Amino acid sequence: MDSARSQILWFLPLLGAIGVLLNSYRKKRAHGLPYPPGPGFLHAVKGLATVDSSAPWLLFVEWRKRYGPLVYLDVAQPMLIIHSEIIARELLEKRASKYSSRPESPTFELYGWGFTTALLPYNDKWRQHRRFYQRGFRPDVAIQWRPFQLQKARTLLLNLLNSPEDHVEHFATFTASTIMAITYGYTTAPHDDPLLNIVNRAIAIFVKSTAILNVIIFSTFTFLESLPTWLPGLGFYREASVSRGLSRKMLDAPFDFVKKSMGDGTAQVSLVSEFLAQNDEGTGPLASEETIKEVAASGLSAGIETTSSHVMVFLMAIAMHPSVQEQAQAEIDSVIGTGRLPDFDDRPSLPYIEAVLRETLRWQQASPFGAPHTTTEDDVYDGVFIPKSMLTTPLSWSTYGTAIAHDESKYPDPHTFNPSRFLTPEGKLNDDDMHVDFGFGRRICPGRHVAEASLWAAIVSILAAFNVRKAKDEKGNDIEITPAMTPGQVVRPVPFPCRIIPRSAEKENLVRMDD
Ligand code: HEM
Repeated sequence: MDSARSQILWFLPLLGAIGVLLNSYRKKRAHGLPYPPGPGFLHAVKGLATVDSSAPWLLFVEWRKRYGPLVYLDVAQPMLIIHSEIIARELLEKRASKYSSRPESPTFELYGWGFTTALLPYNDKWRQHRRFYQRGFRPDVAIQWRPFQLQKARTLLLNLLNSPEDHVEHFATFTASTIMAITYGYTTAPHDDPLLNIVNRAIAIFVKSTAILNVIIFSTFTFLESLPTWLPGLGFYREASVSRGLSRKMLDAPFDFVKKSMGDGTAQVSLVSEFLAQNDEGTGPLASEETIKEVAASGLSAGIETTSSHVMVFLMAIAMHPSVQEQAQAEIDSVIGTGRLPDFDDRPSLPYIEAVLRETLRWQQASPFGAPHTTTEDDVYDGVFIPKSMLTTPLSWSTYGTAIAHDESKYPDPHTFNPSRFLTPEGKLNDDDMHVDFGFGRRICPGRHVAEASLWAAIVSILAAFNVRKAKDEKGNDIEITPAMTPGQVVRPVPFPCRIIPRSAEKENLVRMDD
């Protein structure tokens, strides 16, 4: 983000000239209809150049207050920020045939990530990827991954019992080991796993390279690519070469593990082993090995950070709200008793736990900017002109309660963690399943059923076995937690101190017995 900012500052005068030219060109193309309201070019560039990188969405929220729920931003690559669920559904879902592509930034190829589903334009390759997810992750098929999810959740409990202070690492291990098991049938080592190290390093560079400002800047000012790398601000090319090597390894190494284990008869059932078997038997859609590698690595990279971020959000929420914890534990104890740990068969009988899961998805998002879609045709909405190739992004989070998941009219007192907002007065779940957290229309997250099940397994297991409390200072007073998220495109809670204590000796035994 900082390097993106230094680049934009350096090129500011040039951008000004280009922007003025492009603006006047576009105005002539608007067929007499106005563009949606928004800041002018120079105002927008100045805003982006000086944005608070720890909370860049605050700038968009400021613009929303001034311009309304659809904000048009014209920094050469036109962008529409959607602050309303109704408008997001109208455009991204009902008019999905026009709004389902992605920005085609040279940054992605440059960093070796051009293969990944989330960044593919709306084309045949993307459709092929989505068919594979449909085969592996649709609700009736995703059930087969539950034993992995439950097993990893139980390992998480044991890790929390043994070293509660390392909970951030344990949550990362939980999500990564679950997805590695589902995708490749691979069991990760407790520490320093060689395959996971490759994946984590590749993702870390990728997340940095696709920060929203980088995407806007490099997809707009493509000439930046052809400038010499010794110019100030262009050192990112060296990083790009490292990234390309890592992403290639991420595609090949876990896939080779599956092929080898299939060859010697030790393979576990997994997404990749099933796709390869279907290829051999001719029972599934035939795909090249490269496509299977791409689908597998795309799911992995999209699912690890987002899921573990939400487990951290859950922990932060219950550490701050003991009454939520008590109500959730009372439900678990009354439904399943205290002599065993919960499993997926209990899920339909635990509505309050389901409400805690939904509130966790709503309260703080892993991806407050959502993921940008681009238009493939001109469109007109509510009297304004929306041109082809416009970047549209549904903003899901804001401090002022104006964005989608914090819309005060739908979620009163939106910054309070209150699972009961998802329950009817009779204690039944209402029909708001918080799927907005997983995006919209044809690009909606294909891993959402897997993600929800992993989160459910972690949440219910932690609540059944542990009390989570605020940490104490040296005088024995509670250390208050102020919710804060890290900067970036995929965000997570800033680490906070807390205590994770077994609820009883009986619970501790249950966790150890499961080992
Ligand atoms: C709590 C966890 C997760 C959250 C909050 C989340 C959220 C999202 C969001 C917001 C999008 C963009 C949707 C759009 O463009 O409208 C997305 C896309 C995607 N997600 Fe997830 N996700 C999660 C977990 C997962 C998991 C576990 C997987 C796979 C195992 C996965 C795979 C993907 C893929 C492949 C895409 C790209 C879809 C496309 O562009 O067509 N995600 N996710």
